[in-house]
Amino acid sequence: MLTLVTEEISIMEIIHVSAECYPMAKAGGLGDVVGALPKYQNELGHVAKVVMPMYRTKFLYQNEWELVHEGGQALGSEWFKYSVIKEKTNKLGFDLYLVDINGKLDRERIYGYEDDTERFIAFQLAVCDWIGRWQHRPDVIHCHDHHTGLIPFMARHAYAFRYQLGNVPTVFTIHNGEYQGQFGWDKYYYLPAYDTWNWGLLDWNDAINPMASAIKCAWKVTTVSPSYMDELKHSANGLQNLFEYEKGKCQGIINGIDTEVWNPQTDGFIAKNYDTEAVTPGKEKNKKELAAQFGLDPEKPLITFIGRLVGEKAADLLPDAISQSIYQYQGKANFLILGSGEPEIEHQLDAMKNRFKGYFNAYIGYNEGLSHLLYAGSDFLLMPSRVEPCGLNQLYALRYGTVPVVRNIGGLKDTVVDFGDQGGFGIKMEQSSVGDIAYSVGRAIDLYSNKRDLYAAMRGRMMTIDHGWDMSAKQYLQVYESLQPKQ
Ligand SMILES: Nc1ncnc2c1ncn2[C@@H]1O[C@H](COP(=O)(O)OP(=O)(O)O[C@H]2O[C@H](CO)[C@@H](O)[C@H](O)[C@H]2O)[C@@H](O)[C@H]1O
Repeated sequence: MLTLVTEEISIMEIIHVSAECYPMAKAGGLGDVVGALPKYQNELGHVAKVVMPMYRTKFLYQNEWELVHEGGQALGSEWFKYSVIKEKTNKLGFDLYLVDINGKLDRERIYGYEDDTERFIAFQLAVCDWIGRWQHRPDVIHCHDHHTGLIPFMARHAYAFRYQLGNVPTVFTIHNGEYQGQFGWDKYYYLPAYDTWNWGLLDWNDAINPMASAIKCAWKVTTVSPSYMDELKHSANGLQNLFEYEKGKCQGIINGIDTEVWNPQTDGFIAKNYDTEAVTPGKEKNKKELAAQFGLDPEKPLITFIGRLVGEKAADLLPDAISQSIYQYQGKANFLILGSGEPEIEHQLDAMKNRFKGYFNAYIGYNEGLSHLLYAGSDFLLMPSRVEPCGLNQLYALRYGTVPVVRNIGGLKDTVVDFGDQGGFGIKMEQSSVGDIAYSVGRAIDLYSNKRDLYAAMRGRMMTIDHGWDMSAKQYLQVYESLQPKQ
């Protein structure tokens, strides 16, 4: 055990296990969180590290690595070799370890392959084997989302790991309960041997469900906002009863944002840097840049959407809601979308580009730099999500002086106050519906065109709200501390 007891704090060693970590690999908010939280935990005096798969991304080739371990594991009847490499310079503010497994993890993309189940089981086997061979034990293994959801079970119950890892506390954080990684029992042989009477710890509805297993087996379960934690007891893609049953070990901790990466004063991706004093000219310049790139009118309010084009984000409602808003408000606002996802939604948005030339445009794809420019150059950011565990976009929007237009749900409920309420700074809608979105667009246009003073005051206020990681990083540390053996 590496725990060193100083006068004030007992230093903990935390190993985060995740499929994503910015800037090595990011598909969404999970990458942002795992790329930031460990840095802040280190700043608080602890030793936080990240281990993730070695995809073939730009970051891999642009940095220097050293080999720290080589090993092997059985995945069913297949024996695979793995190696673990570590980034040499600690440039991210934490040690980043990558697990390489030839034929499984050596791919360009993170997800979306037919053999994702096998890929991530192999990754989890390698991680357990590697950590189990350390000279000491970490104080916590912190797993993120279903790709790492079998680790709490494996650590405690697999013959191969339980003697080394059975007493190491595991924390499981749910960034998105919709995706659970379930697969059929016909693939049971990929898992390491365990006492078969424990099969129920893997099962949910006659399938092996990594997310359900993690909720059952992790020592503590967290999700990324208190409201989402409550909602999961009623709506969790089939796991509601499990959340109700396990509520005693569940806790909601709101995400923070990396204020070094997301800072309009220093952001290298945007056309002009600005602070609260220079917000109006700063945002105008960034909006002009966007308007020029996308053929829009910089005089009109710019309403944008950034994110995965999936039902959970209510992206399927965007084509109708935007068309209706353009007609209903006689083209008084411009719309811009950055996202990728379901082909049908991508296709519809693409088709709208010509129909609403000068009023609407879309960039279908993933573009990190452009997302920063959108946060900086937009006046409003739309998030009509059906489900939103925390949401980071609205927090970035606030920091860049962009008014969030959000559904009153999950983390959006916890972080945005409607401008109609005392001290408010956003626009909230109750339902994910075309009507609610169009109505909220109307409120946004009215605020922008007729309530300029209020709009300016809101902007100043929201940019100074502290959504940094300090508070939340401390809450996670309290969780870990509560799991340590009593001295
Ligand atoms: N096409 C694109 N181009 C560039 N950047 C893009 C992009 N599409 C998305 N992004 C970026 O990806 C991130 C999305 O983060 P969110 O937290 O809003 O959603 P996500 O659903 O991925 O995360 C899940 O996990 C996070 C983290 O816990 C929770 O906040 C959230 O509610 C939950 O659904 C932001 O940084 C955004 O800018």
